[in-house]
Amino acid sequence: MALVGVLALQGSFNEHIAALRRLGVKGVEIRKPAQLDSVASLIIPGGESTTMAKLAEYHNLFPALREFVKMGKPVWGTCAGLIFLANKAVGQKTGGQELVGGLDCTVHRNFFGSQIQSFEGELAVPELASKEGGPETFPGVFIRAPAILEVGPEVHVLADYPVPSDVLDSNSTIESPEEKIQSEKKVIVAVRQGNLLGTAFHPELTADTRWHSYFLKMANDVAEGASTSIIAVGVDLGLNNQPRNDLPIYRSIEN
Ligand SMILES: NC(=O)CC[C@H](N)C(=O)O
Repeated sequence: MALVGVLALQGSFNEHIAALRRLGVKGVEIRKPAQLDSVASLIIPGGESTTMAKLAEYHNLFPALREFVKMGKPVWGTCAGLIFLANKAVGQKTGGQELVGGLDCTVHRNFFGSQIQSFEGELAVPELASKEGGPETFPGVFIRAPAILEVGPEVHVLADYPVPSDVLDSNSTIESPEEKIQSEKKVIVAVRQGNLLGTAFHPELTADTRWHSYFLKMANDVAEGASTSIIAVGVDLGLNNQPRNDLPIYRSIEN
């Protein structure tokens, strides 16, 4: 059975591993380039992208991560992980940071503001609901969250979100491409481009495992081509599984 890697340098990698476990799938912690050879797909978690990039650089992970993406292996970036996957990031710290790239989009690193402007919002998720069942909305946990400002033609938008008014006000002096976004008053918060998935929020901090099962199915489709399966036989990826809350969950869908 093919394994799912979770980049474990910093941030919410344990929570992703716990979410995978609730679906009956083992997540493998990845800290070194050679470990990527043992996994068929990868989750890059949220955290702090500058710190994560420094650690990735220290461990010489960037070339191997880029190769992993280039080989067409499924990769899902959440929050800081989304920033890693983007071809371009704005609002970076002085000197910028290295990116893995591959996802044809521009992200704003802290679009929704500082840590205290973190929030929860219900997202309309038509594609997720049609593939995974369950409610038409998903509880988005946005922690000092990025947003996607522009996407290329190959990128499929899976969710957007209205820009909160305080964010609109505080961004009022910045030029394009934000200006364009302000007139639309919505930003993109979830995308898919081939085998790359990006979410600006943190699904691993909720009890709703549909983004994880969506990603596992993406990974499984690729693995099937290579005649190896990620999903354990008999494991149902639907919402019927009772979540095992073996790590604290920020917010459960039941309450
Ligand atoms: N929760 C998160 O991953 C926040 C990401 C943060 N905006 C960064 O630049 O890294």
